[in-house]
Amino acid sequence: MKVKDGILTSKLCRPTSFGVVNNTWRIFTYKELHAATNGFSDDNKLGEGGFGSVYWGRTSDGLQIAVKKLKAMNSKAEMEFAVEVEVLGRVRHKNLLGLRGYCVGDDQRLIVYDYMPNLSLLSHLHGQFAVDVQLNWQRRMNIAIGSAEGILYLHREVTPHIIHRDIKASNVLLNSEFEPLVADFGFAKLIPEGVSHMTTRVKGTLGYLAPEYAMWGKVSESCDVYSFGILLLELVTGRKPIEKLPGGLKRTITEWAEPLIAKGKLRDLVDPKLRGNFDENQVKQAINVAALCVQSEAEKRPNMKEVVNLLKGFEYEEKKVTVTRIDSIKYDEELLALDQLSDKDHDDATASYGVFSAIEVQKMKDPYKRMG
Ligand SMILES: Nc1ncnc2c1ncn2[C@@H]1O[C@H](COP(=O)(O)OP(=O)(O)OP(=O)(O)O)[C@@H](O)[C@H]1O
Repeated sequence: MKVKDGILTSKLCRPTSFGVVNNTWRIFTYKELHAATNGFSDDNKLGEGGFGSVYWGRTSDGLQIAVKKLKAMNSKAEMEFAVEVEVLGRVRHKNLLGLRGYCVGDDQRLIVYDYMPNLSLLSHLHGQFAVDVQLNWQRRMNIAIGSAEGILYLHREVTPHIIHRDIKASNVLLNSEFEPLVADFGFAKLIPEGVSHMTTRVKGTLGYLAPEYAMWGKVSESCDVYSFGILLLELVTGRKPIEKLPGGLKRTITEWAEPLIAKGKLRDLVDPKLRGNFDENQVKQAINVAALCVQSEAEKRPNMKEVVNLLKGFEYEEKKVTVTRIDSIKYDEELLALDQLSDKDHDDATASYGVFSAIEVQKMKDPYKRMG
């Protein structure tokens, strides 16, 4: 795609069979967006990212929009704009934030999206809405499953496949029903058919980067799986991917979680803001999935299809509620007993522990050793 004489030229941006979201995107004029956002006033500012600011606005026909205004045009910003519009033109999924329109002026590039009234997941976990605790356990798991489905669509259902490369809490937006929509495709990478991985310059956000990508720029679908694993840990624990400790030290969420997971202290892992209101079996499953996703060795991580299936196992668990309740009493007793054990004994005890199936234990023991 090229930006030529102020006109964006791309076959893919026409309404093709891929379907530009709802087929209702259009080109906006700068004047229109200026008016809709009250002159890009600071009062309308929703947030700021690496490439520019996002403003709330209302069009003359009453539609609430979010306008991303790229700051100073340079080749990087131009590339981000081109990639984002190109990718948005290909995707259509209930859990992906599609394109409402764009504007290309002489020295302005703006992208228009639907406004998401509950803003980003980041604002609910660590930002201005964190104290309200609107994200109960059910919503958190719904956000995890929806986001995973959006990523799975990118990996499997679009041709060529798309790797998002910047899965993180600020890029998961929430609509009025708290349904998640994965956003921000500026770093996305299109993967030609038959190619399993590529080597590129590293883009993304610290704390969410898969080791092979951060160190060697090796990008594959598995990098999104890793970032999703971090996001899942964040959803369960309410902690940031990297936290600052006194004395300037930093600790990653995996460093913090690993010993608790290894000792089976699942209750200690869950966000205290939930005040104990969560389903233990779902927590166990979510932590299990997260631990699989954040394994250092990319080949050992599940793909997004497996992640979605594992997370959806929740619904199945719910149907067995009477059985699992009995199990969870046993589970508490086991946890207490496990607390008393040495690390070596703990491993043996976990292997014979009744709540987890042998396969689960097998899956779970391996990632614990390699996490972080
Ligand atoms: N469609 C939208 N509806 C509501 N709020 C939005 C929308 N799009 C973006 N925002 C808000 O604007 C903020 C900035 O978004 P942006 O994508 O520019 O940056 P970021 O994801 O925070 O950072 P980065 O540049 O590192 O990706 C988001 O965190 C979100 O709170």
